[in-house]
Formats: sequence, C-alpha cells, structure tokens
Amino acid sequence: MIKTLRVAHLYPRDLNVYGDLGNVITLAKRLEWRGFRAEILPVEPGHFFDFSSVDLVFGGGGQNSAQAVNADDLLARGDELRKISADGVPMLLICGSYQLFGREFVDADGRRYPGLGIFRSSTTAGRHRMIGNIVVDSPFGQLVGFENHSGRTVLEEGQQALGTVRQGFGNNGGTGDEGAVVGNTIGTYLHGPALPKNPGLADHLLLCALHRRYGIEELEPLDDDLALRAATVAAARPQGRQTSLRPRRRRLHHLATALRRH
Ligand SMILES: NC(=O)CC[C@H](N)C(=O)O
Repeated sequence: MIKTLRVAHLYPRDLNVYGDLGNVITLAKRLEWRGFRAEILPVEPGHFFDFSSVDLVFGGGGQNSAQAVNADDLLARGDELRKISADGVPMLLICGSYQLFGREFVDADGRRYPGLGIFRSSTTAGRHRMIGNIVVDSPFGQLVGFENHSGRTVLEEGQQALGTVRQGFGNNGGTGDEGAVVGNTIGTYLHGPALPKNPGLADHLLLCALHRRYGIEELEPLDDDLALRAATVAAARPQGRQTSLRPRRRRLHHLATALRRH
C-alpha cells in the first residue's frame, strides 16, 4: 500500500493568488517522486470538513475581499485547527491566510476580522503596498520569493519569526523579521509560489507529516535539489571555469545565475 498524506487545502478558489496553488502541487510532486502519494482535500466555505485525520494544512494568499468572505468560516473551524496545530500537524499559511491565523486582521477601511490566534501577531492594512522580491535568512536556508501585501504584521514579544529579511519588506517593512512559526505551523509572506523555490522548506513540512503519520525519520534528497544546489554553488564560482553539469543541470545553472542577478 502506498504511504499517503492527506493535505487540507484551505479555500482553494479564493485564497490562491500569485500561483500559491503551486505550493500544493510541489508538496504532491515531492511526495510522488519519493514513492509516496498525496490526497489533496479542498476546504470550501460552508462545507463540513473533518481535520482529525489530516496530515498537513495549506492556506494561500488572497485579496482583502477574499479574506473577508472566508474569515467567519475559518473562525468557525478555529478549535479544530488550533488543536491539530498544537498536536504538531505541519501547516503552511501564505500571506492572507497567515494574517488570519494571527489574532486579528484590520483591513484598509478599519474593519476588524478576528483571527485564530495560533500566531501571536496582529495585522493592519496600510495604504502602501509592500511589493517585490524577498530574501529571508531562515533555519530552512535562505528563502527566496515574491511579496505583495498592504498588511503590516507585528509579532508579539516571544512570538518566533520564520526568519530575518535580507532583502525586501517582510512582516511590516520595519522590524526586519518575516513570517512566524509556532511548532510545525509556519506563516510567511513568500508568494511565488514559495515551495518550488525553497525545497528545504517543502521537505521540512513533508518530513514533519511523514514522521508524525509513519515514523519516517529522513527523506533522501531529490536529484533536482542537488543539481540546483550544485548549480547555485557553481554560479557562485569565479567565472570562466567550465562546469561539468549535464545539459539539464546546465539549465539549472543558468537559472541559478539569473536568480542571483535579481
Ligand atoms: N497577497 C495577499 O495574500 C494579500 C493579503 C492582504 N489582502 C494584504 O494585502 O495584506
């Protein structure tokens, strides 16, 4: 029987800006490439959903209007989500979802949306949007992505951030931190989507879920990760030295070089 992970995808129609669906696809493919299987379960507003047998939760980003439409529905699922978060079920929340997993989100018109309070954070929308590429130093390596948010998220004393902003705005453009982490629940502003560009973060979430469900202790690296890592290292070498990368890896080399230039 193929070992399977059940992935709850929060409001896939509404909270899915900037290709955030690509995160779910990445989780599924990185499982399949290793002989596992992913069962993606949409959580739709107004529909019953049982989180008790879920192995991983993903929520994408969305406009203020999309957040407003789903805020009450998410709040109604708060007890279940807080319980499984405390039980160690890995979760990745991007931007709009991240904001609603904090204590509250106040939109540009001053409307308050109570959050789940899993992150000890509060978000207030400002007039100025924070848009652009972002680089974050984190325990999962240097994370790269794209951000576009007006919400300024402030972490309370003692609330762990995902990382430190090396380039970009991060939580609020002022405190230098990005994202938030509580146990295996991770919030971040990284769109892009985040996980294809940051395989270390993707595999962290998968390993948490595989260990919790099947006791698996480690994941073998995937060929592309090694190639991408090799390509990135090669790109950092002084120019002029021929790399021995195969054509496919050479493409990755050029990709890594192009990425480093931005
Ligand atoms: N990209 C997003 O998810 C945006 C979240 C929220 N509407 C904001 O602008 O801050």
